[in-house]
Amino acid sequence: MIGTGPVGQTIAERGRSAGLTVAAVERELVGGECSYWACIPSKAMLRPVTALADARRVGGAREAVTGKADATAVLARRDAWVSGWDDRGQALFLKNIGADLIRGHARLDGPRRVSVEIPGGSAVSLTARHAVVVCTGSRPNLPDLGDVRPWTNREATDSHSVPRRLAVIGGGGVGVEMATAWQGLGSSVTLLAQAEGLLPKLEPFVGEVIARAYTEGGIDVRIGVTVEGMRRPDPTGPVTLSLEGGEELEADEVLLAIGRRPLTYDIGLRTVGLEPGSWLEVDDACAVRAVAGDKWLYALGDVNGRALLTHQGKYQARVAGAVIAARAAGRPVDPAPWGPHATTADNHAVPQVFFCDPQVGAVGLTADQAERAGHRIRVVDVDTGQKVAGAGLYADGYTGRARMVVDEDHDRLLGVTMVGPATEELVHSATVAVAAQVPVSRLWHAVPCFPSISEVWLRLLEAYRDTTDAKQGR
Ligand SMILES: Cc1cc2nc3c(=O)[nH]c(=O)nc-3n(C[C@H](O)[C@H](O)[C@H](O)COP(=O)(O)OP(=O)(O)OC[C@H]3O[C@@H](n4cnc5c(N)ncnc54)[C@H](O)[C@@H]3O)c2cc1C
Ligand SMILES: NC(=O)c1ccc[n+]([C@@H]2O[C@H](COP(=O)([O-])OP(=O)(O)OC[C@H]3O[C@@H](n4cnc5c(N)ncnc54)[C@H](O)[C@@H]3O)[C@@H](O)[C@H]2O)c1
Repeated sequence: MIGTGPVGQTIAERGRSAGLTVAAVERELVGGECSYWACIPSKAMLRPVTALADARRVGGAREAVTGKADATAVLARRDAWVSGWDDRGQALFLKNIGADLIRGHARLDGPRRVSVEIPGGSAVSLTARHAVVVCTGSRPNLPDLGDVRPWTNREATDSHSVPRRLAVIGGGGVGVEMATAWQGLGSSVTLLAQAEGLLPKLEPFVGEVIARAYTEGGIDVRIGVTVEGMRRPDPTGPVTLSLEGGEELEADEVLLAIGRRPLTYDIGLRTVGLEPGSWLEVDDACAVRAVAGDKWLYALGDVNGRALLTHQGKYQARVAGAVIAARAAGRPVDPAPWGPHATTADNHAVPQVFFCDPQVGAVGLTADQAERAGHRIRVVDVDTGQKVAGAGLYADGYTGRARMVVDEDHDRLLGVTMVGPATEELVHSATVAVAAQVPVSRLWHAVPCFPSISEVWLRLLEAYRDTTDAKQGR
């Protein structure tokens, strides 16, 4: 297998547990982008910032919070979470499960073959009896900007100094999370997003709530602004952004967070008839569709473009591991949806949490996506701060909202979205409801504890019942 990020490590473990021999090739750090420049360091930076913000929202605690986050201490905590960018611990994990770690750059070299360029000039050739699994992840979408040297997710998560002024371009997950983190650490942040707003893949109210909260909290949020150019004439000086309409914006650093590209441009795809640089499209067993005949090439995690999320890639690895083990043992593969050999949740129940302030959690389809997919739906919304006692107890003046999208023909949920402080731990309840296709009538029997924020579920069900009664004239 190629790439030992969280997804590669999971498939290595699954392969070993099935008794297969596993060679794991890594060209950089075992643990991948997620461990060193994405999920882990970003959350290590965000948690102290949101903890402080939470305390400030509670009378009695607020009075005890007299200072700002200690950026040096926060970044030291972040450094500890990434083990100082030292991967020996994760390499030991591979050793302990009995996988062979080969350090070098891997490329496909025809069907079932992989050649590894070892630093120092030697090479290793590998031939897979059962499967080659590509888990090479993604890289930032980064146009050539010459001397501007913008931050990518790497600098945004490994920097040891806090820029006085940070411009963030892109209102997706990286942009909104890093805006919260760096503003909390003392930067003056300007967040520039296109007309579609913040977190545009989610329900529209999410971006509106976040934009309002950010603006009130001092982040300069500019929606519908196009950056036409950037320059940094003095390599040690600030960067100037030219905005559409002629305005200029000066910042000490600029973070470019405008999406990702698959890391497939130099992995030998041509040797198996595939296009370098393309996303590796897979079926629900995670086998690469374009490879004809025997299923021997699999692609998991970011590189297949299905859902650029660690947990979803690891899910794919658990399923593909079962598929590869079955095929290796000559057992049948069961392609039935929701069975052991199909990544059905990729299509219906992908959960995600953005750990910004306020947090966002969502699973399944938005109302718009559900309608476009042809479902007959009903949408119910709840103002969490107004309707849920537990929310008010959690934070004075709690601001948040929740939505559930109900499939009217099948009495089940297609999607749930929540925004507001502390929603990150609520998302899994929604994921269980959506993935298990729990009938709405049965959800009434899943009683949320009083007075927790979970009672938002009760309010959603009541709102659904009330609109049902109104429809039926009761
Ligand atoms: C700032 C940021 C924050 C994020 N936060 C979250 C979050 O909170 N939760 C979440 O679920 N997702 C989050 N994500 C997304 C998450 O990081 C990715 O979905 C995840 O890293 C994908 O895992 P992967 O194993 O597919 O790839 P990666 O983690 O990118 O690992 C791929 C590995 O393959 C190696 N590799 C590549 N090419 C080769 C080659 N030719 N030979 C050998 N090795 C190779 C790389 O060196 C790397 O180690 C975040 C992303 C960013 C950018
Ligand atoms: N907590 C989490 O789970 C988490 C956090 C961060 C990132 N991620 C994942 O990492 C991936 C990458 O995140 P991302 O934020 O880089 O990508 P993204 O695709 O989520 O967002 C990119 C944003 O940039 C905007 N954009 C594109 N071109 C632009 C341009 N020229 N100028 C201004 N804006 C432009 C897009 O409209 C979009 O809103 C995402 O798919 C996300 O799932 C997950």
